[in-house]
Amino acid sequence: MLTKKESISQVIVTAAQMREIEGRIFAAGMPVPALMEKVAGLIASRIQDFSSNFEQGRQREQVRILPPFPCVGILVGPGHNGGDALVVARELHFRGYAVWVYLPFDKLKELTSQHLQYAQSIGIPCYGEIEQLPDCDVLVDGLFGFGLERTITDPIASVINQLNEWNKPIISIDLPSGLHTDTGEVLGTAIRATYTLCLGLWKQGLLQDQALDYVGKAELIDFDIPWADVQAVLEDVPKVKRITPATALSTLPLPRPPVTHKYKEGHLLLICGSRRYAGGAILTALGARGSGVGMLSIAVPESLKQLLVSHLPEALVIGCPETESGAIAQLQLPEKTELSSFSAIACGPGLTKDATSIVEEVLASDRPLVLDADGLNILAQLGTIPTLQQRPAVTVLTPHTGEFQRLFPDVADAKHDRVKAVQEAATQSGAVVLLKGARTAIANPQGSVWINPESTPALARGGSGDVLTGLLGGLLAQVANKEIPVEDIVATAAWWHGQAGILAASERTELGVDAFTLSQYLLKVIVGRS
Ligand SMILES: NC(=O)C1=CN([C@@H]2O[C@H](COP(=O)(O)OP(=O)(O)OC[C@H]3O[C@@H](n4cnc5c(N)ncnc54)[C@H](O)[C@@H]3O)[C@@H](O)[C@H]2O)[C@H](O)CC1
Ligand SMILES: [K+]
Repeated sequence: MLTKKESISQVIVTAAQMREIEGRIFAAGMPVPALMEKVAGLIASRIQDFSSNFEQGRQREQVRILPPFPCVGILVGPGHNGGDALVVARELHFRGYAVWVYLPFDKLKELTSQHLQYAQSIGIPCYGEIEQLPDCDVLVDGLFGFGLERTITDPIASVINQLNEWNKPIISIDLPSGLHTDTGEVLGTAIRATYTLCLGLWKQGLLQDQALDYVGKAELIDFDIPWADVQAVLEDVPKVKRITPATALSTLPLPRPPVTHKYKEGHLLLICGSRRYAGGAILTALGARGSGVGMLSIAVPESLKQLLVSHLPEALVIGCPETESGAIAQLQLPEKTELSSFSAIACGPGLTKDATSIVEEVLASDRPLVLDADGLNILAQLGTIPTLQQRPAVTVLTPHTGEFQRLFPDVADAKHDRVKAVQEAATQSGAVVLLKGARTAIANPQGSVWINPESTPALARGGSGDVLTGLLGGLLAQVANKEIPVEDIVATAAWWHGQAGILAASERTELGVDAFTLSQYLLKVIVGRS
């Protein structure tokens, strides 16, 4: 059972859903000004933490140092994001900070206007021109929150660009002003935040790849939204959720039952590699080894067999007849073994496009199937995505953006809104689709989505996807007979892979995470945590 805090940290909402949830709180009797006061008080306290934590953080994260009582410039917009910012200004003022307000709008919402009046009455200086703002140590961005609906134009657009050029730490309230709350698109221009303090529930746009250059380090400010209101609003819609350590760890096949045997702990068949791409087969197999799968069989072209055996002595390596180009020509399984003997199949890395008949064969099998890399390219070429619906077992597709576009040319541009794109692809194909990226997104055919909220650019490296395919195949094989939704297992694999990259990068820098090293960090992620 997840605690309420954990459940809240999983939820991802759109602007419309947040407004509806907020509406229920107000309708139940919470006064709007009281909620703003509560939320902004929490933001002010967090900013106060930062002025000491920035210093500690310097060795750890190389963040810019702030003095204990920094001079704070507060950017105030016309709506309630601006209202929050004015309450923050007032609170910091009373806590001894030097505070200046920049407010470039004449027309303000009523509550925001009242807070402005009071801020001025207690002597907080307010300016309408950015040039009037004194040299501050940090800026707090309360220009726009989830109410931004249209493109930002001049003069505000130029001001935002100018503020970004100042290169000062910026703390954005709720989301960096200028980002679309749902898609994370930049509407004209946007604040490049150092920190984003997201209010109440995670906004979907903050977890979209295109927003990441603007979001900085993001954290949730929990202001005690009643769980019943969240459930009431999200009940009937496909859920978009953040993968958290608690959910990922809870789906791991641990602890094992005391009495078991290797086949009970999953038998994975990997089909991968070619003479040209031998390394891909090794890396996929190392990913599978990292999953802890009970039994691993690896089908490769005959000429790769000895290589694979020397790297993975525990695996059963099946050497298959090969084409002239060195691709697998035919799956030659050991006697009395059929594809249906395996708990799951993972197929694709390093195959080359000459292995078309192999992909057709595994698609025709009745086993849970992961298709990646050339497996996906062949599937796109075959044009048989519609037949995935008829497979008696689950199919998991793991494309990066390029493969995604080849597979699903009719689906709305994956660069514009990755969440919507992955949802459409899964619904259209009947497969579970994992769209790789900085924020990998996984959808099931019913439209539910998991997003992996943490990753590292260290993983942008040849072979790291192969490790994921093996890991995922191994997990799938282990839970094949358990009642765990497949998309949950796929999410766990994405999280585990991402965490291994983060851990490896923290010890070896982002340049030190080659795919082999990555596979060696998988175990370290879960030791002591599960
Ligand atoms: N979620 C909650 O429960 C709470 C949210 N709070 C804060 O309120 C904002 C949302 O406030 P809202 O007033 O609805 O919207 P904004 O502040 O984002 O701004 C809307 C404001 O801006 C005008 N506008 C929109 N687009 C543009 C544009 N391109 N150029 C100029 N002006 C534009 C629009 O007309 C409106 O007037 C949320 O993010 C939180 O920060 C509460 O304080 C606490 C509870
Ligand atoms: K903001």
